[in-house]
Amino acid sequence: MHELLTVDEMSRADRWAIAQGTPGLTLMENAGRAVAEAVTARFKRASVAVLCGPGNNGGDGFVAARHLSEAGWSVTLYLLGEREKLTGDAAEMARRWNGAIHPMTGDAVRGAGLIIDAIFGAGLSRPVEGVPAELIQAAARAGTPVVAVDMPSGLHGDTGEVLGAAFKAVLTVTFFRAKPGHYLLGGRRHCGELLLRDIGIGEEALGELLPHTYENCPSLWLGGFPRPEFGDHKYTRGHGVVVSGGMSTTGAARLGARAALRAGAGLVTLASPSSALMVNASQLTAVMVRAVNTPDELTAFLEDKRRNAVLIGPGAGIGGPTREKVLAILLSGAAVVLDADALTSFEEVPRDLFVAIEGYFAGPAVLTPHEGEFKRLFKDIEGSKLERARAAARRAGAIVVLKGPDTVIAAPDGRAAINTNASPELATAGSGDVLAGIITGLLAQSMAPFEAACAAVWLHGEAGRAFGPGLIAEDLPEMLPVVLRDLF
Ligand SMILES: NC(=O)C1=CN([C@@H]2O[C@H](COP(=O)(O)OP(=O)(O)OC[C@H]3O[C@@H](n4cnc5c(N)ncnc54)[C@H](O)[C@@H]3O)[C@@H](O)[C@H]2O)[C@@H](O)CC1
Ligand SMILES: [K+]
Repeated sequence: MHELLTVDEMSRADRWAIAQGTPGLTLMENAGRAVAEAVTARFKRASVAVLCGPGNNGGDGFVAARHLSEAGWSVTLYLLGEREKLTGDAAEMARRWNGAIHPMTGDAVRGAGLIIDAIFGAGLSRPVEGVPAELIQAAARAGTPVVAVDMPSGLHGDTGEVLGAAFKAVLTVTFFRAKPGHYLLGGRRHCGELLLRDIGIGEEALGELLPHTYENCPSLWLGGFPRPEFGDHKYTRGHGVVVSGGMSTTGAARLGARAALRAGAGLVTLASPSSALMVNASQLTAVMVRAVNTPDELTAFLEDKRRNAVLIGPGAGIGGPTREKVLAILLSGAAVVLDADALTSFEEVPRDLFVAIEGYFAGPAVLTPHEGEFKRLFKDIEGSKLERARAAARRAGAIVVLKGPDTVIAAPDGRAAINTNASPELATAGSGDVLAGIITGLLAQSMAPFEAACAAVWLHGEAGRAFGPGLIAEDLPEMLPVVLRDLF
């Protein structure tokens, strides 16, 4: 499992390892050596400027400097602040460094072929300014490659937010587990390649910390991923329903329906207004189409409990009729995916939606807003993308998929995953409709909703990557067989 640790959890993991008998000095030695090894493995020998801060991140820097120097590299070390103020393990590692310790000034990186950034890591507590900020600018201007120890200085480990200024690293070496800030968008832009290195903290530390943030990887959900078994028939694989918009806005629902079928639902029916029946029918083959006009007709249609997962929103239209259909679906007990117009329709009355989701008869609900839709529904929720998705999931009592290049999937119980495999090609019209359809297809197969949402986001990302340039939304469902074949 790819757990992500907050800054606080990571420092508890360090303390746990120390309490279990691994000295802090050993952890620091391992961390610094891992950085030096990563550098020698990836870069041609160059003159290195090692920038050390006043805390333990700087301590790692002293160790890396020693190992690089022993390997024959030309190393110049700069310290922010006074050597006498170093304490604990960092002070000891400074004693073990035989070279000179230069005061860190604005021209510390001039002429360097490579920079090791060990100024601030997990202990960053305020915006970066003064000499470190000047060096961040100087490195960017000169285009000198930067290797960051743990986090690029200036980046917050929990939020991926840049405080003041931050190095743009080509490589970041972090320890034990990655942090949310490495993967949230701001952070990802600054980390470059991310290397995870073991420094001697036992996996059992996780049993103490019980982290609940993850990188979205198959290990998180593969165990619950539905696979057809011998003896299955189409009804045992679930029946997805996608609510179509009117005559001129039917394409989005068809994309969702196709994706739900490709994701493995046994049957998928498009619930279409009569006026759009011909348009839909003429373009569908494996997906079925039925005339369903009003909220009451939708209720009647969903009385057949085999129709167990419903998608509404793509092309649905904004307003009262869509709201009423959403409420009808929630009363039916089917699992529901609410996307696009189904979310915006509740802009003025979000409480009505959340109350209905919490309703006695309601099945699991997955909300798939992009940033704009999110703001309409959760106006007052602020913080990092991770914090916002989590808060929204708790408020709505639903799985929230907050979409973007760093899509976050959050559950009301606090679990959250950050997705890391999205390709920029996914930013294309209809891509979100396909994602909502994949979730629907997995829910129809009774996959648990958090896992279904995570799996769908990952499959969607892989499908985009597998297709590559020139991608349009129609290609995504057709890539699913390739992606699924690789997965199994
Ligand atoms: N035992 C441990 O805790 C281990 C820690 N390790 C390293 O230690 C790091 C965390 O060490 P620390 O908790 O000492 O924190 P840092 O070394 O990241 O930074 C803390 C120091 O920086 C100062 N500071 C923070 N933000 C500042 C700003 N914007 N401007 C000026 N000064 C600022 C603080 O006052 C403090 O002196 C990790 O990132 C990792 O690199 C590793 O050595 C592994 C073992
Ligand atoms: K750093």
